[in-house]
Amino acid sequence: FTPPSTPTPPTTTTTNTRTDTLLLLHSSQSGHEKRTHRPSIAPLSPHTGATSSSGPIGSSSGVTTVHPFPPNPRLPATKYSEQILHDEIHRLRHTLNERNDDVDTLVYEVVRLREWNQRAKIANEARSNDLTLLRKEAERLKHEFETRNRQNEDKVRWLTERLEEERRQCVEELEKRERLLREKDEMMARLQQRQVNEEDGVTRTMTDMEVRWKNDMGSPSPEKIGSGGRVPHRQYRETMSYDENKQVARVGGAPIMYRPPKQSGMASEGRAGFVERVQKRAVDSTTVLTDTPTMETYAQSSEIHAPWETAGESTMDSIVDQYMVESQQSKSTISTSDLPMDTPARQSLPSTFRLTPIPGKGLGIITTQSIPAGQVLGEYKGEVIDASTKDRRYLSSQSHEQTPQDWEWRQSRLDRGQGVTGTYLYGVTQPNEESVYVDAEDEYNSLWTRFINHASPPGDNVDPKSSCETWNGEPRVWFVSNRDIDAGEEICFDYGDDYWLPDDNVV
Ligand SMILES: C[S@@+](CC[C@H](N)C(=O)[O-])C[C@H]1O[C@@H](n2cnc3c(N)ncnc32)[C@H](O)[C@@H]1O
Repeated sequence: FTPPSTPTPPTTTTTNTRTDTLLLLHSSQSGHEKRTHRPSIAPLSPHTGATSSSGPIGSSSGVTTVHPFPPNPRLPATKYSEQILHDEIHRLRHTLNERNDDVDTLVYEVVRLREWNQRAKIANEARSNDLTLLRKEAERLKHEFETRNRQNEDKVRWLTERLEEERRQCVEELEKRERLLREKDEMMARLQQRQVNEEDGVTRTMTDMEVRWKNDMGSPSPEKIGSGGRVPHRQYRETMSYDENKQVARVGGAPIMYRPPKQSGMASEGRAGFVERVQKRAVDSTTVLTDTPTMETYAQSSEIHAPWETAGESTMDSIVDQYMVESQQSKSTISTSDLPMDTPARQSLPSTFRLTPIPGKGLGIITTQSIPAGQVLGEYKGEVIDASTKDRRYLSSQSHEQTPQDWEWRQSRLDRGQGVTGTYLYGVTQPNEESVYVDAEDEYNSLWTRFINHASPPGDNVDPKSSCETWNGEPRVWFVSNRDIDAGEEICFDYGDDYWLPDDNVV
């Protein structure tokens, strides 16, 4: 008889793995408890056959009953065999119990594994669902990201364009401001030119010409100024018709009568020459003086507005344009001296004076400040010409003597819209008894004093004074207040009787 070998516990690698797994499961559900419920197989008693309440007789765990050999001599052989059988049965029962235990354990573990598997499956499914959701979410986020990215790119492009536009506008604005600042500087320079002449006590312009004079000659003072001057001499007016009987020529309704020359030394052509001149006067004369200016707006236009003060609306150009339109609408004859050009003569006007239309006189000068007596207001300046030049230029009877230069001179006047009337001449007798004339008709070669009108005493408020001192051989003529002048008064001096013709409408 070969005793059965001790049952091998399920300790294969797989089993071990399972055991490891089971150990984990034991932690959550005790295998020991299960075992306690497992029905055990009780061993039979060797003698009575009753189940033994004690532990197993023989076991694979090494508690094998050792039978003495030779058997107990005191027992008969049958008894001995019976005893052995009992022991064997007992041992087998024990072994069976153990195997049952193992089977139970295995069953239990299988159940555990199934449960675990089930759970793992559920978890897997859940994870798979999660994964699907995550994938969808990732897809959504990716899509959203791409959309936003596109939107952002559009936004960045838009902002870049806006930025570029803003930058361009800023540059333009800066250039505009710089231009305005330049214009402002120019304007300031002009205004500075109109600063108060402290030395004379009267605000007036120091033009380049005056500065030149001042530097060369020193400032004029009433003491230095003599009284040998003569008022401007009217030489002739452009005429359109001549009334032989009345010996009156007419220009736009204004009569001009020939006056024989007086002892003043004024250039004269004589009656015959006058008649001849009037009859032959070319009708193509473009320069006609009218004493009734129609430009109501000129008062404003004579002021120079800085563009930054008037939002660019009242610049000299727009004023000129406006006035030209108004003049054309009124269909009136425009005197060239009424044109609101920004000429040096008009620019030289001091800020304390206004150049404005005076009824019946054309343009005139109004003071905005009171001026005490004895003050030098300004200088009468212009082209200084000798008597023969004056005659050639302004007397048509002398036209046969006119040189090409005289015609160029005349054309230049007309091209620049300047008059050729000869009504702005101021004669000065020099120490050698010869007369020279200051011709202030050309606004590009004169000062604001050319606009001073005539008033007979006591209506006049300034006297012309001329000095024998000369600068480069040229005379100096100044206006000095002969009484206190109120603000708002027109500045006038007495032209003298020689100036006017009998039918002149002297206001
Ligand atoms: C030296 S300019 C004076 C400025 C001129 N009013 C102008 O607008 O240019 C002289 C001319 O002005 C006008 N004038 C000056 N005083 C006047 C007066 N009291 N009455 C009428 N006309 C006058 C005459 O046409 C005269 O020939």
